[in-house]
Amino acid sequence: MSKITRLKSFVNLESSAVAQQQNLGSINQYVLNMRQVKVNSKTRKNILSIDNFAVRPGELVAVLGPNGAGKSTLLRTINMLQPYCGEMQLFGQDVRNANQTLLRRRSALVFQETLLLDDTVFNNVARVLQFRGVPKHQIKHRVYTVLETFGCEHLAHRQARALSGGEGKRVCIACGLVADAELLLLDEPSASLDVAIRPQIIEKIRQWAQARGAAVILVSHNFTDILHFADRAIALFDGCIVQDDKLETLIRRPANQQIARLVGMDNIIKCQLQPNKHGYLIKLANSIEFSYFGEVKTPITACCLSGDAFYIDDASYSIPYQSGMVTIEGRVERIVRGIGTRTIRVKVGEETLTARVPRSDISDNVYHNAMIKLAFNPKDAHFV
Ligand SMILES: Nc1ncnc2c1ncn2[C@@H]1O[C@H](COP(=O)(O)OP(=O)(O)OP(=O)(O)O)[C@@H](O)[C@H]1O
Repeated sequence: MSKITRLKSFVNLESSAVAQQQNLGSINQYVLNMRQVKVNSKTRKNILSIDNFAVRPGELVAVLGPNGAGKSTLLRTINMLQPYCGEMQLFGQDVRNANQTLLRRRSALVFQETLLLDDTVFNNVARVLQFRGVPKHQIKHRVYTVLETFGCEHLAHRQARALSGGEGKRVCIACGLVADAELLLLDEPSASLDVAIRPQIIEKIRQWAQARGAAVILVSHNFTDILHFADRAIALFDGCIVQDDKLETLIRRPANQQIARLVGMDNIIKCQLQPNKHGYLIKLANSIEFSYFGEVKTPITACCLSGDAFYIDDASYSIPYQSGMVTIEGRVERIVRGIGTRTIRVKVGEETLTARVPRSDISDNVYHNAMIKLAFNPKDAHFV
C-alpha cells in the first residue's frame, strides 16, 4: 500500500454530505460492531477471527496481545484498509453498503510507523482538515491548538522528513486527532517517545478524546500506558479475542495463563485442588496448602497471586488480622527498589514468590538471605 493511500485513511477528498451522515450516526448505540469477522491471506487463514466486538461512543478500549497476535490487522480492518469476511458496522452502518470514504472520515488511524508527507509539519496537519472540507479560517487555529497540545508547535515550519523519531510520532498523533474523529484507532502511539514525555502524551490523548466524546481503540505493548488510559481491555491471541473485560478484571482475573503472563501477573504457581467440605483444598507446587471457599471454574492448573496481595510480617509492620490468612516462611533472594515500593523475591520451597509492598511496610529486618514471613488472603488468589 502506498504512503499516500495510507494517509488517505484519515484524510479524504469528499466533503459533501458529512453533516448528514454524522446526524444519522448520532443515534447509534455503537460506533463499531463486528460479528464473525475474519481476515485471511493467500498464505494464511484466520489472521483475524473476531466473533463479536462492539465499541460504544466514548469508550476507551485497550488491545493487548503478543507480537503477531493481529492487533494492527484489527485496526486496519476497522479502518477499511484490509479485506475481510463477516459483518462490520461503523456508526450504525454496514460498511459494505455505505460510502466508505464518508465513514472513514469519521474515524482516524494513527499508524505504528511514522507516515508523513514530504512537506512542513503545519501543512501535514492542515491537509487533514483541508481534505475534510474544514473552512479555511478555522484551519490555522485548529492546527496550532493540536500542535501545542502535543508539544510540537515549535516544529510547525520544519520539514517532516527532518524530524526525529519521537517528534515525527507526535506530529502523527496531531494529524490523527486534529479532525476530531468519533473513533480513534491508535497503534502504539507512544512507541519511540521518551519516557519523560510518554505519560503526558497518553494523558493528553485521553483528555482530547474524552472532551470530544470520541471512542478510542489503543494498541500498546506498554502496560503503564494502558493502565493510565483504558477502562476496558481486550486480549488478542492468534487473531482471536480471548478476554474482553474491564481493565481491572483482566489484570486481577485473567482468563488463562497466557493472559496472566501478558498482564505481568507476578506469581503464576502450578497447583492442584481437592474439593472438601466447605470449598477446596489448594495445593501449590511449593508445598503451600490453603482452603479456598470461593467458586473455581475447573479444570485449573495454576494459582495467580498479584505481588500486592502479600503482606510482610516484619518488626516494623505486622500483618493485619484477617480470618483465613495464609502465612508462609521463605528466604529473601532479592530486593528491587522502586518509587515508594519494594519488590521482594522470596524463595519458598522450589518456587520464588514475588511480593510488592509499600516501602514503609518493611524495615532493615528484610535483607538478602533473611528468613521472613509473608501472608496473603486466599480471597486474592485467582485460578486459571
Ligand atoms: N497479508 C498477510 N499475509 C500473511 N500473513 C500476514 C499478513 N498480514 C499480517 N500477517 C501476519 O498476521 C499476524 C498478525 O500481524 P499483525 O501485524 O496484525 O500483528 P500485531 O499483533 O500487530 O503484532 P506486533 O505486536 O508485532 O505489531 C502476523 O503473524 C503477520 O505476519
